[in-house]
Amino acid sequence: MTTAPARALRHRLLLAFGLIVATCAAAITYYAVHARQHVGADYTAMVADVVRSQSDPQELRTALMRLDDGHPDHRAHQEELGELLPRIPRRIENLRVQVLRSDLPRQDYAPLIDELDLVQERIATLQARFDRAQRDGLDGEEIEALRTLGLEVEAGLAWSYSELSLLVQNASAGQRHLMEWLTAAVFGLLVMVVAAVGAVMLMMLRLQRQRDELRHLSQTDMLTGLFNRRRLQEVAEQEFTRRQRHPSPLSLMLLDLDHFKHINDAFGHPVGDEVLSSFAEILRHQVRRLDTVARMGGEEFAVLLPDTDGQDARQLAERVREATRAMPLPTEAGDYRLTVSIGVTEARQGDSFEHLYTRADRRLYAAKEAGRDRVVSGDALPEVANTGTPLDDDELDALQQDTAR
Ligand SMILES: Nc1nc2c(ncn2[C@@H]2O[C@H](COP(=O)(O)OP(=O)(O)OP(=O)(O)O)[C@@H](O)[C@H]2O)c(=O)[nH]1
Repeated sequence: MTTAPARALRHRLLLAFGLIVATCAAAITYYAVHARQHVGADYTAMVADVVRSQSDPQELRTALMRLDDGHPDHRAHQEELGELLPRIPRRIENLRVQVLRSDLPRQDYAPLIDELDLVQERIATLQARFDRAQRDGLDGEEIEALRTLGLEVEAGLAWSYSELSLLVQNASAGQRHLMEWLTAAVFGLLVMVVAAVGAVMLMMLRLQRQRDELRHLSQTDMLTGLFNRRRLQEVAEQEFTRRQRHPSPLSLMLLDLDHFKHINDAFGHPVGDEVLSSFAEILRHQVRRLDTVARMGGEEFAVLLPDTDGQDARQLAERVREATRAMPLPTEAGDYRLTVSIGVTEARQGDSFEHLYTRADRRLYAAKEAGRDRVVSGDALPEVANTGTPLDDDELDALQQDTAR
């Protein structure tokens, strides 16, 4: 079953993921529709050519104005014009090709191309007339005619170049703007991705913490902080599996506080709780780190002792029994002495945890029957109430059956 925090987390993750995908999709669409063609365009060469060509109209005007058949340098001025005239159409052609190949919008440059076509026609006429005049003689009347034609060319050329310059500069500025926008978009996306990854990691950490807490709660006895029955069973099963590969002794101790009901009845339930916690402390204090201490319920406890044989387990049980007798009780309990009965057993060949537990439980029962405040184990058998006779396992079984009758 999914918990509410896990559901909320999943929603938030989906939302963050959706946001990133939507932003990426918008950026990619925008790029595909508008940006790609501009980003690829290189307007630098065109700007340089336009700037270079922009001097042509002025040079043409100057060359035309210098023509004067009475001037001593008339010949040189004609040659100057003769060199300039063929250069202008070449530059126009070069720019026209660049414009047509560019990614500039067609509707923006169409009037410009029309004007350049017109200019080229006029230049062709000017060139033809100039060639003819040079052949036939360039007198004042012919110079005037050339000037009139040339100034029309100059005006068309000046307008075309200035328009083209404006167009290319605008496109270049647009490209720059677009690049800035794309950079910001990429940066924004990166920030979002980093934020999303951070959020996911944070949420995963939180989930992990919640899982750990749940796991801890499911394994822990709330009153004493010891493990509970379920955890003891898990550890025991692991231990039995481990022993199949690496045989080693394993013992179990079951402990039950004597007449605990009396503590509750005489001093109240809260005092009973305090006593249970203090007893848990004694157990914690007496065992090793690899031992597992659990509260099985009520006033019954268990200690699983890996790498411990029955004799050592019994010694430990005796220490616990003595420490329990010496345990200071809450002041409300006055000088009442708490005692504990303990059943101890070591795992035998072919045992399961169930076998081990049942045997320890029987011994615990025997200890209770024998008068409480004692340890019953298989290898150091107790003397049953004043009989002076130690009990072996069979006798313990018989004792249990007797009392069951
Ligand atoms: N304060 C407190 N008492 C508990 C708790 N769990 C069980 N008990 C009490 O422990 C007592 C156990 O009583 P019995 O099962 O009769 O056992 P006993 O009085 O210890 O007698 P013997 O075990 O035969 O020596 C009952 O009074 C339960 O109410 C707990 O968490 N806190």
